[in-house]
Amino acid sequence: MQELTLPRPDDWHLHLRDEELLATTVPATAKVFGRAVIMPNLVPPVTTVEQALDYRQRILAQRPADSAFRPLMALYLTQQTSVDTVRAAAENAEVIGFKLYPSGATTNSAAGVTDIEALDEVFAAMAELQVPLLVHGEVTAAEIDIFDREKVFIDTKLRPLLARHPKLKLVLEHITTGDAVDFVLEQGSNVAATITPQHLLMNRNDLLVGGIRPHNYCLPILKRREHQEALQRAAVSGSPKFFLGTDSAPHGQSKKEAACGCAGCYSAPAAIELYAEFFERMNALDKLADFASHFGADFYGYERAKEQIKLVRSEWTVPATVDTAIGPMVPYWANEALQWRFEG
Ligand SMILES: NC(=O)N[C@@H](CC(=O)O)C(=O)O
Ligand SMILES: [Zn+2]
Ligand SMILES: [Zn+2]
Repeated sequence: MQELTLPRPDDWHLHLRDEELLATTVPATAKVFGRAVIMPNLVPPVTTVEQALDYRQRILAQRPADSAFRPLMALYLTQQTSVDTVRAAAENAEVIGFKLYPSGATTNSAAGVTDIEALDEVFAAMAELQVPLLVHGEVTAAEIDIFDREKVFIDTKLRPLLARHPKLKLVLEHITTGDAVDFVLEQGSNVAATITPQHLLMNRNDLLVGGIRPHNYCLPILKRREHQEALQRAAVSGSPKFFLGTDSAPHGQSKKEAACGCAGCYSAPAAIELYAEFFERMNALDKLADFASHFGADFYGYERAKEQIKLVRSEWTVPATVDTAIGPMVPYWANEALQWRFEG
């Protein structure tokens, strides 16, 4: 196969950041993707519908003239989020749902949730109004090993949450373990997961063998090979519970290549090509359209894309850096080859 067409894909987990960086990040995603869920972990976080609509305008201001890219705004859940805010979110078509960050779990999560159980009224309203809850699924307790934090979160937080609110529409974001795959498969059709390119293409050896590779460092951290293989099987399985969410998360080069480097892989410059690379390696290119373009829209209740995009088989190398208004950034997969190239 030399050409691959698929319905215009959507990115169900994306960080664009704010201000001058939007001039780089918005066109990079809008070029390829039709819609994206915009993560609210700005400083300060996007906690209200009004803030989300302002942020949405700043994003749209950077959208290329010929693009119909639609940002779908997620609100940042805090300990103070009210049922009224859930109702306001339910009524606004540009707001897709709430993002739960356990406080301290990841980049800009300080304002996140410290006591999940105390928010039960809010989760009840989300379940009733079918407002999705998007979850960064890791515990933060110091005594829990970083490689176990997703599994412990599932067992001690998510299972009880869904037992209390069985109708809650929930997406476990950027899953990294076989435990997460099993959990999602055990639940009803109201529970799904996104999978990033780095968790499909890499395992923790790619982070740590032969030297520390800060550009492969993201949270939840890459896991052992067996977990990578479980994610790989899930992504190509044809199950509608698993769909594309890049978690593209730009940080300046100097913030990544540092004594205490930031977590996040900036994958947007090669996102669809990275997924195509993975599906081809799995001999499953025929499953890419469902994963990238159908299952997420179906889960969230949006129309499937009508337009097509085209990829051509033509090897290229991801650039070493991308220049931005806040300095150079090293994209994920920098200096490495990819077999498919986005053509339009
Ligand atoms: N994934 C990451 O490692 N980082 C994300 C936050 C997140 O999605 O957890 C970021 O905002 O940089
Ligand atoms: Zn996260
Ligand atoms: Zn993220």
